Parts: sequence; C-alpha cells; structure tokens
Amino acid sequence: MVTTTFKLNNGLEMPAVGLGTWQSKAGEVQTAVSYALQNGYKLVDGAYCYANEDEVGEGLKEAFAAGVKREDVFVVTKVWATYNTRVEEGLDKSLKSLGLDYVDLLLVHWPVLLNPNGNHDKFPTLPNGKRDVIFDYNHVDGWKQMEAVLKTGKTKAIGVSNYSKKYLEQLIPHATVVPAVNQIENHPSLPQQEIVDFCREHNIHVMAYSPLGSTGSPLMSAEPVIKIAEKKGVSPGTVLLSYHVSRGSTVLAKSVTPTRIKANLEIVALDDEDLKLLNAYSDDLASKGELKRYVYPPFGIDFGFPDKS
Ligand SMILES: NC(=O)C1=CN([C@@H]2O[C@H](COP(=O)(O)OP(=O)(O)OC[C@H]3O[C@@H](n4cnc5c(N)ncnc54)[C@H](OP(=O)(O)O)[C@@H]3O)[C@@H](O)[C@H]2O)C=CC1
Ligand SMILES: O=C[C@H](O)[C@@H](O)[C@@H](O)[C@H](O)C(=O)O
Repeated sequence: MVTTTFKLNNGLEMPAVGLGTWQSKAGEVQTAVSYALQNGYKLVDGAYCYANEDEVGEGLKEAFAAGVKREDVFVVTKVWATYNTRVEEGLDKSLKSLGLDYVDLLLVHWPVLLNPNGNHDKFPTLPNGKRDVIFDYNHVDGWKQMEAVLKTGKTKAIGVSNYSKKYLEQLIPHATVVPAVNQIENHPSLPQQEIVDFCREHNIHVMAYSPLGSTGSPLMSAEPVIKIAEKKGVSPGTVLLSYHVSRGSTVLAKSVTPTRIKANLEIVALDDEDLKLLNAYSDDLASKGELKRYVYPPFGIDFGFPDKS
C-alpha cells in the first residue's frame, strides 16, 4: 500500500503529495487551488514571495464554499528573506492574503536576510543591480523568531527550506524546537542524499520541490524514468513523484492544468529494482559532475550545498 500521510516530529500528519504554486499566475492559481482541493489534494504549498497569495486565498475560499473543510487542508507558507527579522509581520501578511487565521506550516524560505529597509519589499537591490543581502545576519536568530511565532498559534508547525546539512548542523544545537520540515529541491538529478539522511536521523521531514525539474518538467524525458514508467504502465510524472514517497518524503508538484493536477495525485509503489535504476542514474550524474540544480537564486551566498560550494 502507498503511504498517503507522514507524521511530523510534533505529531501533526502531513499529506504525502501537495500542490505547488510557485510561478502560478494570478489569473490561474485560484482555479488550480480550488480544483485540486475538490479533487483529492490535501496540501497546498505557497509563499509570500510568490506574490500570488491573494489568489491562492481565493482558491481556498472557493474550495471551502464547495464543502472542503479547513481542517482537512494542510496549508504551507514561507517567510520571505526580507522578513527574516520580522517573522510575525511576514506571517500576518500571508494570513491576511490567504484569508486564514492559521497556517499548518511556516517555513524559513531561504537562510539569508535581504535588506528589510531596502528599495523593494521582496527583492531589494544595490546600485550595482545585485541583491541587497545583509551579510552579517545569523540564520539562528531568524529561527528564534520562528520559535516565538509558533507560540502564537498562527502556525501549527515551523520548519526550514533550502537548508543544507551544514546549515542544519549550525541550527540544531541552538534550537529549542527542531524544525519539523526541510523543504529542498529533490529529484533523481539532485538526490541530496546527505541532507535526506541527516533529516531522517534528526526526525526532520523532507518536502521535495521541483520534482519534475521545475519549469517545463524536463525530467519527464530522463531515460530511466521513461523505462520505469513503461514497465509499470504509468506516466513518467508518476514515477518522478512516487520516487519521493518511496523515500519517505512529501512531494510538491506545481501545475495550473486540471488534467495534470489530477494526474499528479497518482502515486505508485516503486520496488527495489526501480529505485536501483534511479539511484544508478543519480550516481552516474554525480560521478560526471552533472547533477542538476534548477533553483539557485543569485543571493551570492554559499548555502553549503556540496554541488554549489
Ligand atoms: N522552497 C523553495 O525554495 C521552492 C519551493 N518550490 C515549491 O515546489 C513546487 C513544485 O516545484 P516547481 O519548481 O514549481 O516545479 P515542478 O517540478 O512541480 O514542475 C512544474 C512544471 O511542470 C509542469 N507539469 C506539472 N505537472 C505536469 C504533468 N503531469 N505533465 C507535464 N508537465 C507537468 C508544469 O506546467 P503547468 O503548470 O503549465 O501545467 C510546470 O511547468 C513549487 O510550485 C513550490 O510550491 C519550488 C521551488 C523552490
Ligand atoms: O520557492 C521558490 C524559489 O525559492 C523562489 O522563491 C526563488 O527562486 C525566488 O524567486 C528568488 O528569485 O529568490
């Protein structure tokens, strides 16, 4: 049987599959969220920085009006980098847009501070065009704010995103609350096994993002993915999404296309032979130095990922 939920380290149940909303256009995301929730999705992943939370909120409202219950939906949002010293203010903005009085999970989007008093609310820049990063920021201080916000009840759980093993090792000795989740880019072209293993050891649940290779879903045509899909009589997308559930992770797939939204809910059990094939593909890329990271914004910071350090 295929797992449909995972238990977090605070006892909360998190669905195994969720709808992503990054780059979902305002005009499309309301329908996508509403459609997904009325067709079996139980988790929606958003962020203040996606600049579409008003519309995500409209989608939630539409689904609730159609009978979906708030308590049956796991809503995730993220504190953007300009708000890492103002976590509660950032969360309040998201809650207002979403039309909710709590989210289920709040994540630190990236462990970096962008100038909160800079020339833009989300992407402040310097005169030379580079991101206005505050370099002497310590991400452990941001986590203390996350712990404080957890006590307000405005979020049921707190976690991190884009944390390498190195950053988690810096954080954990100072954490009163161990992050419930680390949301990271993850797929056979970037398995990040060292982070996945470290998270498992510390009871931190992994949420896998960009499972299809992000924009345009390039991983759908990877050879072993097609081979396994043919063998099992499922789509390549199902193989890519099932890979994470087999590894014990929650997976997020973004789509604004109803047929794809529905198709992405199909998760199958991958057997040892399938996983061996996908792992061999990852190992081969690693040995050739060809691992592929699709999401690496130009912060100009070393986040401690071995493929980027
Ligand atoms: N914490 C973080 O920093 C990050 C978090 N995320 C989260 O993870 C989510 C998923 O990652 P994302 O980078 O969006 O990329 P995905 O890997 O989910 O790929 C999305 C792309 O695949 C297409 N697609 C979706 N389903 C199918 C299908 N069944 N067949 C063919 N094409 C398909 C979509 O097109 P279309 O929509 O047109 O159907 C879109 O172009 C994000 O939306 C976001 O919520 C992502 C990146 C970073
Ligand atoms: O969640 C998705 C990604 O992290 C996205 O939020 C960033 O890539 C952002 O657009 C940026 O440019 O820094």
